[in-house]
Amino acid sequence: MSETEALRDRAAGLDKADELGALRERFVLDEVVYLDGNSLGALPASVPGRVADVVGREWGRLRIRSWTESGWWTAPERIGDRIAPLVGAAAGQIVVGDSTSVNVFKAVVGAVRLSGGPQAGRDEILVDASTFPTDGYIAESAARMTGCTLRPLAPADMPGAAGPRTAAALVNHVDYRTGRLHDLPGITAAVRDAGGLAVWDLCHSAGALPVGLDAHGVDLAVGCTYKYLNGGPGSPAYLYVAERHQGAFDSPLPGWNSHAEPFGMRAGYAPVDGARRGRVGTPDILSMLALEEALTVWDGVSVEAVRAKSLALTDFFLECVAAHVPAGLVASVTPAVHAERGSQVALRCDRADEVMDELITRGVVGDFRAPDVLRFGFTPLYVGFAEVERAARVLGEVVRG
Ligand SMILES: Cc1ncc(COP(=O)(O)O)c(C=O)c1O
Ligand SMILES: Nc1c(O)cccc1C(=O)C[C@H](N)C(=O)O
Repeated sequence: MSETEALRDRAAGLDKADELGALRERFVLDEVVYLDGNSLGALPASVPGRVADVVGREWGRLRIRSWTESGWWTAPERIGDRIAPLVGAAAGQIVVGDSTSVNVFKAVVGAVRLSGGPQAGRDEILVDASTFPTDGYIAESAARMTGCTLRPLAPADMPGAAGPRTAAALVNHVDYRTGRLHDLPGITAAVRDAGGLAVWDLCHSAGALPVGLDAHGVDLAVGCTYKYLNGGPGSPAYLYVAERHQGAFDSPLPGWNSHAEPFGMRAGYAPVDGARRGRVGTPDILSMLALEEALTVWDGVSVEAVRAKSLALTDFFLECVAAHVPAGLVASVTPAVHAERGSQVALRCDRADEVMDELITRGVVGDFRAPDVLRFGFTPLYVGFAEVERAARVLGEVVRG
């Protein structure tokens, strides 16, 4: 049996034994190998019907009554509670709405205020030096607005750097480019021991691996819902404020939706208690309810099983790449160690942009990240092992030219 046949055989066996394999039916997919769910998750099959109902009946016929009768007004916290178990949070701490960027702003400014800020000698915000750009841009602006300075650092250096001047640390749980999983428990504990607050961006981990927000004492967190949570293009993000901070959380965007009595229409602001304090203005109902429906694909699914399959998929991909791609043509920048790997594999490659274009033409969809990275995301809810083998085989054909 050739090496390729042996890998195909292994893939077939792994697919057969896959306890999550049947979940693929819950999505709209085709023969394309879709390895870009870490940028835009696939469409859950029940979403179009739900969106049609929201538009046709709730908006079309019930109109304004839907704010109460269809549960529109309470959707941000209701859907937050639906996301909570996926990131290890008890109910009442997550609110859905706005973009990740806006929630990074709320979380970082909120964290500096909770720390006491420059008046208490806490005038530094640590930021992950390889952060997704929007987090860095927003943190820089938040630092200027709060009288802090921004200190970019490798996440691994944060525990040693956190000290009496640390107001907050903003860290990506999984690096968007390399797929490296950072040490959330260790960094959170070190920042908190130093008296600062740990703010995590979960965009590339929520829905792919256990996060354990409550168990690890995270202070604040944000994340998007259009990747592994499959909420759809531009679906609203979320904000986690640990219960112990909610009473003192002072949002820098105190819109009327976070007022204790929003329909009192008062001139003075009085914040509501709980997760709702993270709300700003009118929620984006169509996207939000599409997300709520998308989250039903998680019914009966454990995040631990998802993590186990994710590691098996990425391990198998690396093995297939080693077999199918001639040595030296690609190099993985994703950690080999499981404890340091998210749910993607990033391969450095010459002319990576052209290689990715050709892969897409041949039915294998990943993405290119400048300057030289081929990125492949593995969503355990719908990616199978035979697809992984095919992706690596096609990659080998493309890079051989
Ligand atoms: C780590 C991370 N943070 C933030 C964002 C984006 O933020 P927004 O949802 O505001 O576009 C992304 C992806 O787009 C991301 O990967
Ligand atoms: N949010 C995106 C968008 O609006 C357009 C294209 C891509 C995205 C992404 O999510 C990119 C993604 N966060 C990344 O890790 O590169």
